[in-house]
Amino acid sequence: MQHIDSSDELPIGPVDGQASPRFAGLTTFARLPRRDQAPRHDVAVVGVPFDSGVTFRPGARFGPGAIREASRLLRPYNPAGDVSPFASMQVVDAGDIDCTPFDISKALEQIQAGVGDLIRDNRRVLLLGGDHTIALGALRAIYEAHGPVALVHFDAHLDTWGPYMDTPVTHGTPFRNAIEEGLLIKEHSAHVGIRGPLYGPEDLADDENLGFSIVHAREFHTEKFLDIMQRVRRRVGDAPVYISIDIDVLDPAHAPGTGTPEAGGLTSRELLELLRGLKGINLVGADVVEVSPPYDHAAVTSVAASHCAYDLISLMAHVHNQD
Ligand SMILES: N=C(N)NCCCC(=O)O
Ligand SMILES: [Zn+2]
Ligand SMILES: [Zn+2]
Repeated sequence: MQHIDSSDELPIGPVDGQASPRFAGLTTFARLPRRDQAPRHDVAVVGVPFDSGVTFRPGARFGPGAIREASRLLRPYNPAGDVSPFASMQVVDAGDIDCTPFDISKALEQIQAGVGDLIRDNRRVLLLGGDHTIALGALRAIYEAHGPVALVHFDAHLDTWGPYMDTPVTHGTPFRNAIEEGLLIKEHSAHVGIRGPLYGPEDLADDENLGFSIVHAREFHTEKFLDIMQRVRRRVGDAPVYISIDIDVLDPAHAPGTGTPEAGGLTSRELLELLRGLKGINLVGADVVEVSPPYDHAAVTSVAASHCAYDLISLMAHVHNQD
């Protein structure tokens, strides 16, 4: 049982695993308090169980539940960044945003409104997807609060394609939509981990014309890891940043439970280290998307996603502690 004293100034942390076994109790992200159990929040983790934008395998609507379940094992201290992310700021689980599975535009409005509510007064948000379409709803809300932001987009896919079967917004289009709507600072935005077959060479040319830079997955073989890390860090500079992690940036060996898997991807160690290399950036929001539990095995993918989420919150703690 969580004992909550609203007069307490200190953040309410996760349920203590010494007092209540980590596999017991109702599931919130990292066993954190629900939003209604804390007097305030600095960071809200929120599920977005939407997967009506997928072009191949479905199932990401079950992602938030699986990531929360995997996150029970997270411990309070992150040695990689020497930070206890739940100790210096109030992190809460805000539950799921109710969004219709039957209408993509309407779902995006619901996501934008839900995220907008959570980030009022400079609060930060972490979305658990859901397919990649949801990033557009989040970016619309982030734009309302901060103006255009830098995007660091980890993905096998560009997600800057045009309409699919005359539908302009799907999980293959969110960052084209975001650029066209003026939500991103192009010169500070990058894709990382891109690989796999495309529809044609024009996909890359179109992406470049939209203004993105790319770290291709194969460069992890030919370039020094630290150089790649610095390249990404330099690209974002001092801009407010949104990080979007499509779990399919990982090799299918590290993330089998996803809808559009591509061979030749990053290891989970590489991805986590890249995140840690961004320590100090002004991270205003983030998402982890495309976890599809029906295709997962032994929670491999949801464990990886829960650790990405934990390192994203750790990045938020670094900047929160400087504020
Ligand atoms: N955002 C993700 N995961 N996938 C987009 C793939 C779109 C396509 O295969 O055309
Ligand atoms: Zn992808
Ligand atoms: Zn994607």
